[in-house]
Amino acid sequence: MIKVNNLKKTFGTKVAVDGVTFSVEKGEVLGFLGPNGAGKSTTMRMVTGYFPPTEGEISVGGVDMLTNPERARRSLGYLPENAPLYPDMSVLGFLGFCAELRGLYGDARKKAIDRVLETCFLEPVRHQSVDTLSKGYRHRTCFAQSIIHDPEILILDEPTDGLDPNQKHEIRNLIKRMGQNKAIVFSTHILEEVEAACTRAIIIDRGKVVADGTPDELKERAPGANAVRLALRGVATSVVVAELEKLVSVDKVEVTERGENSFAGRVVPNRKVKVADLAREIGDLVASKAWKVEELHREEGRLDEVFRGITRSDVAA
Ligand SMILES: Nc1ncnc2c1ncn2[C@@H]1O[C@H](COP(=O)(O)OP(=O)(O)OP(=O)(O)O)[C@@H](O)[C@H]1O
Repeated sequence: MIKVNNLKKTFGTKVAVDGVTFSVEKGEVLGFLGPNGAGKSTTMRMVTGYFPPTEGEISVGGVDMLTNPERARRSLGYLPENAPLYPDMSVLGFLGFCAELRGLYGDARKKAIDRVLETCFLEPVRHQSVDTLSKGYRHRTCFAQSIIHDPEILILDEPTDGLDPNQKHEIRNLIKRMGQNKAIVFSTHILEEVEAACTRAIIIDRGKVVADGTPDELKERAPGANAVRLALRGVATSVVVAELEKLVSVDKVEVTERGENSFAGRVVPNRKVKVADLAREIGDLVASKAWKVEELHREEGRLDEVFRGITRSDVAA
C-alpha cells in the first residue's frame, strides 16, 4: 500500500533523508524509530505529499504521489507533529469541517463523525470548544481528523507525544486495532511502543535506514540476546566454568557468585557460531552432569540496546 524507493531530501547543504526505501502492506503497523533529527518527520512529510523529495519514488495505494498527489492523498490519513486545530470551533464543528474537506456530506458526514467520536473516545467533549480541551483530548481530536474518511493508509507522526501513560496506552491499542485492516506508519522515540503496537520497525539514523525487522528480529541483534542465566548447587564454580567454556556456542561465562559448592552467573553466546538454543544446550549439559539447578533461563534481547548500539544522537554528532 505504501512503497517508497530511494527517497532523498536535502535542505541546502543539509542531507535530511538519504536513500530511504521501505514498503508497508495492509495489516502492517510499521514503527519508525530514530533519535532526534534522524529524518523521520521529513520522510513522513514526503510520503504524505506535504513537500516533494529531492530524489526518489513514492507510491501510495498504487498511486504515484509525485505525479498524482490529489488522488494519492485520498486513501491517506495524516497526523502531523504539532497538528494545527481551529481553536474557535467545537469538536463537532471541527470534525464536520474536516469531513467536508474529505468530500463527506449529509448522512455520510454524520456517520463519519459518530464513528471517530466513538473510536477516539471524544463523546464527552463533543460540544466543547477546541481551545478549552485538555492536551489529551486535543490530541485525540487531531487523531480523529486523520481518520475521518476511514483511510486505508495512516501516517502518524509521534501520535503519543505529550500524552499521559493511560492515554498513550489507549492510543497504542487504537493503532494496533486499526492496523489489522490498514497500513500504518508511525514514528516514535518510545521503544516499548514499538513492542506494543508494531508488526515491524525501521530504525533510521542520520537519514538512512540502519535496521528493518520485526521487534523480535531486532531484539535478536541486542548484545545480550539469548544469554543464559544459570545458578547451580553441589558443584564448584571452577568445574562449571571449565565445562561451559568447552561448548563452542559459548563466548564467555560471567560469574556473579563464586563458590566451592555453588555457581551463579551469566553465559553469553558466541555470535560467530549459529546457536540454535543455548539454554537447551546448557540444560542438556546440566542434566548429563546431574548438577542441581536453582535457576536456568534465557534472556531476551532488549530493543533499547539495539537502538543505542546502532544510532548516534545529534549531541554526539
Ligand atoms: N525545513 C527545513 N530546513 C532545514 N533543515 C531541516 C528542515 N526540516 C528538517 N530539517 C533538518 O533535517 C533533519 C531531519 O529532521 P526531521 O524533523 O525529519 O527529524 P526527526 O527524525 O523527525 O526528528 P524529531 O524526532 O526530533 O522530530 C534535522 O537535522 C533537521 O534540522
